[in-house]
Amino acid sequence: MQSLDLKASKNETMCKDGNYMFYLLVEISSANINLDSLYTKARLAIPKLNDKMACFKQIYSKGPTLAQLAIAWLAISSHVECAVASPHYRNNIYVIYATAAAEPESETNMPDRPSFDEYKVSRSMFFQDENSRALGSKLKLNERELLANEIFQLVKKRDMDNGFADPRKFAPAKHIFKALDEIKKSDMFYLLKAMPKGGVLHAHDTALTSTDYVVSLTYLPNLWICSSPDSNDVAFKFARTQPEPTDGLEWTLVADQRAKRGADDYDAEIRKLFTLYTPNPEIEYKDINHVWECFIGIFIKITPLLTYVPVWKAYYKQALKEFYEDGVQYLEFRGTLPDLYDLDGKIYKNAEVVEVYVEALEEFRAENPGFIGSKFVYAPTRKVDDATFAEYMRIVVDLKAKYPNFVVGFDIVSQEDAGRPLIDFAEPLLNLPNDINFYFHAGETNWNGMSTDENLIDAVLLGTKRIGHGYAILKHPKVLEAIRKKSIAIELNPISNQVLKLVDDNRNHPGGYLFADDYPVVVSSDDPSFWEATPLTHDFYIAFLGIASAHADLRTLKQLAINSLEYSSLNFAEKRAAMKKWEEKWNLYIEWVISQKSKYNL
Ligand SMILES: O=c1[nH]cnc2c1ncn2[C@@H]1O[C@H](CO)[C@@H](O)[C@H]1O
Repeated sequence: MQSLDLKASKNETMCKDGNYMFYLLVEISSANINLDSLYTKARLAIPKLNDKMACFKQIYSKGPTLAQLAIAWLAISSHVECAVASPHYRNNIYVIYATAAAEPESETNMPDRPSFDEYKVSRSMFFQDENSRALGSKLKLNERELLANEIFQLVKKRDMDNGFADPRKFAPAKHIFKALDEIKKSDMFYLLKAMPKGGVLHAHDTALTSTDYVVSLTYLPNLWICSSPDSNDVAFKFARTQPEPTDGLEWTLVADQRAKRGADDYDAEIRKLFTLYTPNPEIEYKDINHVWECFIGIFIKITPLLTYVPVWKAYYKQALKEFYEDGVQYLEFRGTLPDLYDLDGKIYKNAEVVEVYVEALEEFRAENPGFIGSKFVYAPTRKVDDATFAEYMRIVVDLKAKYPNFVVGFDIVSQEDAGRPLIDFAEPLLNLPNDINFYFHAGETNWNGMSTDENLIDAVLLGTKRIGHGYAILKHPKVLEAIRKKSIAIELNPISNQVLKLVDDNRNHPGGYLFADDYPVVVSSDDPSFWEATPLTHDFYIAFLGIASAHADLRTLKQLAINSLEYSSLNFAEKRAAMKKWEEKWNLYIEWVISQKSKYNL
């Protein structure tokens, strides 16, 4: 005989006639029916099922196992009006639909307190239910992955327990500038760095590579520098001969300055120009507008260094290399397409700039067959007038026609609170052809009910494919509903949100809720160069230890990798090929993790 075991969750709604409609999921396992225990569990699941309820009337059953179910149901349902049992979507799971008469709410009708044993049963069912909703919970790990997962769980538990005992030791709770190295030395970072993490779907053109690489670019010949006497205003330029003075200030060769000052001192100073890193970020950056001012300042300083054609190409290839070495096989990035220049005075615009990307990408792919690829979202600044925006529209249409497989869509960037909202541009955006997708930044703000968080609503109504940041999303339940229904992924950038002063301690990041209820999300890095983080591993570390639940395991990480390809702009065939390339690396990675077992005394 088979036994019935109520593992299940219950759902309950009030019907129009005031009765309750509820359903139970019932799992049939082996061995004997234990009606007593079944009855207790049913009582727990539906406190309203008490002795005053109307009698059982009817039950329908199909097939032999459902006949068993019917017998058991008799025991429970002498208190309900009507019950129907039907097979559910999974083997051995049945749903019992039932209605029960509504009870007047009165003190005498209050259900009894459960016994401690009953309480423990409800508690375990509650946890089971909650865990089954989290990001990654639908994945079933194979035997090898389960072994690897043991190592992840062990390392994670140790870090979580240490942090719980002394929060000062918990890296994800700190400012990233105080934890960069500590994270790099950790066992979890070691495991995450080697992980094939899929793709990065949110990163900006000129904030991709390591700062070391940016400093190394200043060793190239023909680079000139012009700085104000207090050295606060600095500009770079490549030129064969000395450029004309700017505002009365002379240009000097970087090589000469370096020789005069000594390379160590000079490079340390140069480095500071290209990073927000400081040991005391709380003191250095006063508020969100101030940190943004410094942040935009880096983009302004770095642009003429990178827009020299040979550097532009080399920089992008270096970015692909650093991302690939960090376990990223695909990069979908946003860019403003600044004008490029060469030593002969030629200026390269829009499509010519894209051409340099495409050449660099082809070379990189040829050298790295395991790499999936890279695509581009044209994303100029939102701080523009209508005429400039109309020009953007013409540019993106032209780029899409010329590079249909590389240019995938459109976005607008720069500080959302300080720029124009999406609604201002809705009309021209709606006139764009359908093959230009939107990947809007929206809700990168702490405000509630202002134009910036309401960008979330416009992004959804305009048909965005993904949302950049979406930091304010929890304040918009209808946006939450829409992103699930339409599979609009939220691109989370935890470190960016901390450095740019939306959140101090990433345990408070709204992504925690999105992870807990398996919303469509990906984890990205935004501008890793400017906070001296690795291309993706640091953000994965923060997301896994600081934002996801302590219960989140390898399934969560695997789901994030899968999501990053699933929600990319790769077409159907490209996605299939991409998944294959990722899976090859994933399987090797799992074996590598298992081989590290002895390191963790397992
Ligand atoms: O987090 C961000 N939100 C909005 N805009 C950004 C963010 N990070 C970088 N940029 C913008 O991207 C441009 C370079 O592609 C920069 O000008 C910067 O304003």
